[in-house]
Amino acid sequence: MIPRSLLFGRGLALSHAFSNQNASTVHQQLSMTAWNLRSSLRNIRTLSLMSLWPFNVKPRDFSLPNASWRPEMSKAYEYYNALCEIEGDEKRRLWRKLPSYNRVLKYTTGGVYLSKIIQSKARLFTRNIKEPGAAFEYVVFMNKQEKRCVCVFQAGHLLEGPPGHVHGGAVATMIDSVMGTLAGYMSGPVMTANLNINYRSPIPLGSVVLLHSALDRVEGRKFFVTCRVTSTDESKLHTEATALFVSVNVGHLFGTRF
Ligand SMILES: CCCCCCCC/C=C\CCCCCCCC(=O)SCCNC(=O)CCNC(=O)[C@H](O)C(C)(C)COP(=O)(O)OP(=O)(O)OC[C@H]1O[C@@H](n2cnc3c(N)ncnc32)[C@H](O)[C@@H]1OP(=O)(O)O
Repeated sequence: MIPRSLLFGRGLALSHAFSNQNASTVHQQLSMTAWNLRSSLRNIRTLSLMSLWPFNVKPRDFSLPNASWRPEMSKAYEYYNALCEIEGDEKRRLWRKLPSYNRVLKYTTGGVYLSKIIQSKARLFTRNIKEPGAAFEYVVFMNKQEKRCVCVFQAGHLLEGPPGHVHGGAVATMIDSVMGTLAGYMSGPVMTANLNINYRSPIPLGSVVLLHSALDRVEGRKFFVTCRVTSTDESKLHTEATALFVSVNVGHLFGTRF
């Protein structure tokens, strides 16, 4: 059993910040929460170096092949995965398959544990449906040197908008997520400030498409990103988007600044 005081430094436990309180108490608690989060992360980082620390467990990667994947999805996965496995120096490898967790928190050190104590029922929008293949099946391959990534996306039956086709909001969700992943990978935590989408041709429900995202330019904290959604053979353009992501510190996410 890890002593509570060790995890939370001093003062309030993180989970207290999410109970119902009046406004001034909430503000006070959020400030304490940010301080405590920083302090907890420091403690967890120190503790994770100890061999007996039980919270180093790797979270589940939701972007590994499963039985719901259509042959087209598997083929595109295998194509990009092969690029990741090109022999040679790890640092010179252009492509990398990113793991995909059901909470962004899980990318941080001790994230599996943090995920249990911070809004434990919260789940990443795109990873919150249990039945494989029913909604968002996707995997992201990152090319850091070329500042771009490709996502292979299979749109399940729960994503219907117009009959037989994918809902525009589901397409926007994937575009935002993939562009956000790219900007976040290049810079650390970001939030979407602006997102523009042109829907050129509808995406059939159940089909597999590619999202090609690229970092266009960086101006201070501002990351300008583009995205194109195409058929897997790239002959058909489904959607085009541009977005602005602004880098933020962890305090921004908790309503206060460090
Ligand atoms: C080994 C693996 C590693 C993997 C790593 C990757 C992990 C990925 C994992 C999982 C993927 C999941 C990815 C999900 C992604 C989804 C992202 C979302 O959906 S975020 C939710 C929706 N967005 C909001 O709710 C924001 C709400 N807005 C705000 O919070 C603020 O307005 C914010 C942060 C955007 C900016 O606020 P300020 O106070 O920090 O900064 P100010 O000064 O206002 O703006 C900074 C600059 O940006 C411009 N700016 C701000 N908003 C703009 C706008 N809408 N249009 C144009 N310019 C704007 C400003 O003019 C300013 O520019 P000047 O520095 O003066 O040049």
